[in-house]
Amino acid sequence: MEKKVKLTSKERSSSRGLEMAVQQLKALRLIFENIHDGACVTDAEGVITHFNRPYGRFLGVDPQAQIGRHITEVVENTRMHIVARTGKAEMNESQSIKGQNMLVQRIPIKENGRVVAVYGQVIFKDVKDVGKLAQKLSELESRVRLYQKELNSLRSTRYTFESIVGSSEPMTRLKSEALKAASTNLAVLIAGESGTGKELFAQSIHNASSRRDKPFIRLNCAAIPKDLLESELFGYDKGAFTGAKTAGKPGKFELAHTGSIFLDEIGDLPLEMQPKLLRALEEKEFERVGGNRMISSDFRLLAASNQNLEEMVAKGTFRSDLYYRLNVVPLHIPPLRERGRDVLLLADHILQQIVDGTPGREVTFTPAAEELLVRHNWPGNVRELNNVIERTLATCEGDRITPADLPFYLHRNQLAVSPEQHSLLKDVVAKAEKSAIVDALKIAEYNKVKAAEILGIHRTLLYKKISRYGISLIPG
Ligand SMILES: Nc1ncnc2c1ncn2[C@@H]1O[C@H](COP(=O)(O)OP(=O)(O)OP(=O)(O)O)[C@@H](O)[C@H]1O
Repeated sequence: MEKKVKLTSKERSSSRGLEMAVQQLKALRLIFENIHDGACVTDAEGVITHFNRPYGRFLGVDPQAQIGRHITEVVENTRMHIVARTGKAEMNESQSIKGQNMLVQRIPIKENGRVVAVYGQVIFKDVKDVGKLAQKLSELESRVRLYQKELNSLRSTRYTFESIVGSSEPMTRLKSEALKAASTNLAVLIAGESGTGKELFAQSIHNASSRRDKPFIRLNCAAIPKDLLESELFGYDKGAFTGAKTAGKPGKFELAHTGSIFLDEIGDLPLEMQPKLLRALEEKEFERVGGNRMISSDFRLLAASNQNLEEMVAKGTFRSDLYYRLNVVPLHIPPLRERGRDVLLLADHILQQIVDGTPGREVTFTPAAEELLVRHNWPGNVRELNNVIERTLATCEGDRITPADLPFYLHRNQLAVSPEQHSLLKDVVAKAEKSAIVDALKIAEYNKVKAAEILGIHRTLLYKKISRYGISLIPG
């Protein structure tokens, strides 16, 4: 029979102490093995005394087999043995191990002021996270690139020189001048009546230039309220004014960086804005509204106007210095009535565009209808022609468009002047224009937005013309 050993109280307490020490040692070992990071301990000479499994896994070595080896034989670029000598901890240092930059801590363990061991920890987790972050970042970067590309294509343009229909002499000459301008970085000023294709030319120049893959930013100076124009052009910083978005907003010049900016209806730019614009054009630098840093932007300037800027300069309503800055390459787009049979080319082109997609439908104009189109004075130019054909097709059932299918006002507003009567041209045009506006207003039941649509002109231009001709808005 086994005899029970009776322990004295002193023996009992030291056995409990031993048990606790064993438990603590076990816990320490578990912690050491289970921390995610690589950890090792060396003695004061740099000889490995502990080496955990994660570190072994990372280095591809058996952790137990490393014990007893010098740290320099196991870990490249190590400084554990140096820390053992200096006694100075090295925290959050970077160390290249297996081609990766790891974050390491080297902590000297001292007893009575003497280094007895060095604890080293290599942080993989963070490095892994950094790796993941780097991967995420590059994914995000490629997504940003994609969005940027899509944004550019949305912002940018549909038209190229191939889209410009016209083989009349003035149009052929103009296209070749514009093509030449596209190969330079010079400012272009496109003049022409409303609807003549100024934006079409601006887009085509951009698309034929070396900036074609970059943004094409458009701003209609007439469509933006005066007090918002500056922030539209130059952007604003947070808190610039009540209602400003907290984050601020880039302006058109900033968005046009590396691309082109198209300032449409530049003649409507308020006089007080003109020096600011001139400065931005000269210096290619500006400040956002409410901002305090200069922003530089590499943009190419394209501007357009349906007003006679030279006359405006003479009257003092447009600054001459700005005019010369804009007018480096002047392009003048002739009105449709001066393009002869281009009207028919355009009419056919528009017709095909609309009919295209309606299987089996082939529509043509009768010679009499063609004659009417050629003889009309087209105050709204190509945009008006577009609208006329759209409206005609919507109501015409057959495949032949006859004069009867064309809007009534086309029969009345015919340009009956010979080249010799050139001095009278202005008057005739004005008369015809006024009458076309009156007719359009009647058709639109005095709705100005609709009337502008019928005429193919912007409503701001219609308002101006209504007031210029003193047209009554009361049905008579
Ligand atoms: N030569 C052309 N060939 C084909 N389409 C044209 C031509 N000229 C103009 N257009 C078309 O006519 C419409 C008006 O052109 P655009 O907007 O470029 O004129 P605009 O002179 O800029 O007008 P606005 O002065 O009112 O701003 C557009 O739909 C454009 O595609």
